[in-house]
Formats: sequence, C-alpha cells, structure tokens
Amino acid sequence: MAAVRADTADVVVVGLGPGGEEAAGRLAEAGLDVVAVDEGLVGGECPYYGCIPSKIMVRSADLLAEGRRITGHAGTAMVHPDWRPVARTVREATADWDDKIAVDRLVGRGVRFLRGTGRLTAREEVTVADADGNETVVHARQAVVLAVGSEPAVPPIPGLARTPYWTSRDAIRVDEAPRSLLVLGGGSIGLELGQAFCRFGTAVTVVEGTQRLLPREEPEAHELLLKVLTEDGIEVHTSARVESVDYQEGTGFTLYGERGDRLVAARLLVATGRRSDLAKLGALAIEVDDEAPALPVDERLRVVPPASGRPGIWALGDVTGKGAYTHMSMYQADVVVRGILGEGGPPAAYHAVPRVTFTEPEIGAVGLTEREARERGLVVRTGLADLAASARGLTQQIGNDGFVKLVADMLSGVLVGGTAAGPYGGEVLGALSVAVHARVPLSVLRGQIWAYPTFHRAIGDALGQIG
Ligand SMILES: Cc1cc2nc3c(=O)[nH]c(=O)nc-3n(C[C@H](O)[C@H](O)[C@H](O)COP(=O)(O)OP(=O)(O)OC[C@H]3O[C@@H](n4cnc5c(N)ncnc54)[C@H](O)[C@@H]3O)c2cc1C
Ligand SMILES: NC(=O)c1ccc[n+]([C@@H]2O[C@H](COP(=O)([O-])OP(=O)(O)OC[C@H]3O[C@@H](n4cnc5c(N)ncnc54)[C@H](O)[C@@H]3O)[C@@H](O)[C@H]2O)c1
Repeated sequence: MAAVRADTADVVVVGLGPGGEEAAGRLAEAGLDVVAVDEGLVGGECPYYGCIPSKIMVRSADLLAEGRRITGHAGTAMVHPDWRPVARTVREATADWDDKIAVDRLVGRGVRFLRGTGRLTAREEVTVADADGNETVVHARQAVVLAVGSEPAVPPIPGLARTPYWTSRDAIRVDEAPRSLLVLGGGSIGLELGQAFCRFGTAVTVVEGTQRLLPREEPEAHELLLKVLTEDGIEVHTSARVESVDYQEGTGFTLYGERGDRLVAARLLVATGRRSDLAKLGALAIEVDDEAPALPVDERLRVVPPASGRPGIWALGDVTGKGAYTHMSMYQADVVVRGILGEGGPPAAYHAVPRVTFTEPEIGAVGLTEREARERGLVVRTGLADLAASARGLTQQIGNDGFVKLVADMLSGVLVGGTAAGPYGGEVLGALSVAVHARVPLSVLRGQIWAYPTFHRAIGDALGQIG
C-alpha cells in the first residue's frame, strides 16, 4: 500500500536541471537544510537530451563537412560517414542516460534528494509522489524554488498524435542516421539536428511555419542559413502550413500541406518549441493561472515574495519564460540563491541575453534585433559587414559565409544588439555581448583595435557604417 510521509526543510527545490541543481547545491553549502526533487535525471535536459549530446552530433557533422572541403583546397579526401561513433560518444557523455554521478555530486554538497514528481499542494508545501505512488509532503520553512524546465511542445495537427514522430529526445538517442527526415520547425533544434543528420547522409526537409528560419533573429540570419543549408542539400519550406500528418509502415511519414502538397520521409522530427506544464506543478496553489506559458517572476525571480514569516516562492530557468537556455537557468540560479540567502547584489537584467544556434555557420546574437529596437522607439542605426569579403574570409577560402550586424541606439550612444553569424559566430559573439551588457559607448568601441585578420574584425567594419 502507498505510504504518506511528512518532512520539513528550509528550502525545497523542484526540478534539478542546470539551475535547480546549482541553486540546491549552493544553498546546502551555505548551511541550509535543502530537499531537492526530480522526477527524471538530475542535471535536466541539457546534459542528457539537450546542449551536450546535440553539440556532440553537430561537432561530428562539422568534421565531415570539413573533410569534404579538403579536395580542391588541400589535397584529396574520401569521407565515409558513420553514425556509430557519434552514438557511442553521446552514450558515454550521458553515462547511458544514468544520473548516478550527478546524484552523488548533489548529495555530496549536502542536499537531501528525493526522486519523484513535485506538486505544490499549498504555498509552503510540496507533495512528492514517487514511481510507486508513495508521497512525501515537504513543508518549506524559508523558500520553495520552482525549476521544472520545459518539455517539447507538439502542435495539435490532425493525425500527428497517432504517429511515432520523434521529439528531440528521440533524435538524440538514435543508433543510426535515418534515410530521410522531415523536420517540423526551423528553430534552433530543427536546424542544428537537421543539418547534423544531413551531413551524415540523411535526406532532410525542413518545414517552417513562418516566413523565416530562426524567425526571432535578424532576417539576414535567415537568408544566410537558407543559402548554406540549401547548398548542404537540405530542402527548406517556409510559410508552410501542415494540415495533417499520416504514417504508414513502409512509406513512413506524410505531411499534407494546405495546397494539397505532400512531403514524405522515413522519420519526422517535431521541433516546434517547448512548453512548461504549470498544471502538473500545481500552480493554482499559489494562485497562478496553470495554463499560462510561464511562471510570472519579478526582477529577483520571486513568484510570491516572502511575507510575515511565510516562505517565498522563487522560479528559475525555462519555466520563467525569459529565454530557454542553460546559461539563463544558471544566471537566474545565482539571483535566486542570493535572494534566499539575503545577500543582495544586482537583480536579474535581460538587456544582453546571448544565444547561439550551433549550425554551420553559427548564429550568435545578443540583445535586441533591429526590428525589436525600432518597435521600442529607439533611434536606430545599423551596421552590416560581410565575412566572406573580409581578409579572414579570403584566407578561409571555403565555408566563409557570414556577417556581423550591429544595432545601435543613437540617443544613448550604445549598441543594444548584435549578431555574429559565421565560422565561430558563437565565439565572436563574446565581444558583442560585453559591449551590449556593459553599455560600452560607441565612441569607445570605435577607438578599439581589432586584430587582423580575424572574423571579429568585422565588428570594426560594421561600427564604421554606424558613423
Ligand atoms: C536539443 C536541445 C538542444 C539544446 N541546446 C542548447 C544549447 O546549446 N545551449 C543552451 O544554452 N541551451 C540549449 N538547450 C536548452 C537547455 O537545455 C535548457 O534551456 C535548460 O536545460 C533548461 O534548464 P532548466 O533548469 O530550466 O530545466 P531543465 O533542464 O528543463 O530540467 C528540468 C528538470 O525538472 C524536472 N521536473 C520537471 N517537472 C518536475 C516536477 N513536477 N517534479 C519533479 N521534477 C520535475 C525534469 O525531470 C528535469 O530534470 C537545448 C535544449 C534542447 C532540447
Ligand atoms: N543552441 C541553443 O542555445 C539551443 C539549441 C536548441 C534549443 N534551444 C532552446 O530550446 C528551445 C526550443 O527549441 P525549438 O527549436 O523547438 O523551438 P524554437 O521556438 O526555437 O523554434 C520552433 C520553430 O518551429 C516553428 N513552428 C512552430 N509551430 C509550427 C508548425 N505547426 N509548423 C511549422 N513550424 C512551426 C516556429 O515558427 C519556430 O521557428 C529554443 O527556443 C531554445 O531556447 C537552444
């Protein structure tokens, strides 16, 4: 028979992705009694199904692409793709999807770990149900931290739910690259995984609902990716509306478009965004709409501030809706820990959120796009520099497509956004992130010496256009 147990802790952390694990560990190291709960793998999406395995796949695929570039530029090379080493490296990096090391690390920091699903049953109470139906009702004396992350969001397209479609979690675990793959959604997941499989010989078709790939980024990023991905052999459909989906043994998946058009492939990857399940978390217990896309938080990441001896409720990571990135979850964890420990320090600020899509070319961006800056009524000037035409582009010879785009607010005289797209775009982004984060005056940036011949030197060229 299932049992019910009562427990008390200073802090209860629900969800142990990158930020939840970090917050639980630091709070325990600071001397608090911390109970931390996860129903899945400690470490969350990033190490087991997200950043790490997907970037292993991307790196292997990029090696193939580089190998194919040898002929004509440095001799001759025959490249024979083989997915088996990729699957092996992913399995090693995830310890075959086993979190023993992560649990030991957490417990070693002084955290009490409970495996189970946590649900708010009152403001200061989290009820944890394990796989056998046993419940532990944990009363929080000081704080509850909600860090439940997100899961793949699957659109309600007729027929789709009945098919054996993949989400990113399935695609990460494959033992061989599929013969052909339809990718629904031209965002980061769809493009990173789509390009990786393509380079291993999969016939890939990307189907994006809006007019552009990576629709939240600069339109120039779409133009660049469309060119490069098409050259890679990927078929890209934008402004595509899928009316229904069918799956037949043998034929595979068929997507039916609104104009009677059909796309067929052996596999279908649904990469149409992510959602957080606030109903499962019991958000109504803290009077939050459980159909909302994210938990509402203030600048200290509080959903409910502590008041008159009652604990506060904090949130961090994907569930806050501020940007579904591991670095965001870790950044917010720091703000939450300082808040709970009463250490003060700066509140969360989002004017310089960096993000990188690890396609080749990498699309690194920070802060506002040109359109977002204009919508905010800023006095916008932009600069755009082409990488292929630069000295480094010349020496690179091949695989040199890319650009740097800067977005400046001429009233405050600082950069409010920037995109570094191209080889090592995510690394070039570092310089732009510092400039946007620290609000470095344009006059100071213009006086900077940019090393020759680097890709980041294009930042100086783009600055020159802003005037
Ligand atoms: C394919 C892919 C590639 C990605 N690549 C990158 C990248 O390159 N760079 C980057 O910055 N980001 C990347 N991301 C995003 C990144 O993985 C997430 O933003 C990050 O993991 C979010 O961290 P989190 O702390 O919010 O929680 P998550 O990592 O989502 O973890 C949440 C945890 O909470 C647990 N949980 C959920 N509900 C409950 C509950 N009710 N009770 C108990 N436990 C619960 C889950 O089991 C999970 O362990 C990628 C994501 C995917 C899917
Ligand atoms: N490198 C990284 O940092 C990285 C990599 C992968 C994922 N992530 C994180 O994970 C999140 C989720 O990734 P994602 O790619 O699933 O989401 P996304 O929101 O980035 O992209 C989803 C895409 O699917 C499209 N779409 C939605 N519904 C559709 C439909 N019915 N038909 C066709 N297209 C449709 C959207 O217009 C969008 O372009 C990202 O937003 C990002 O925060 C980060």
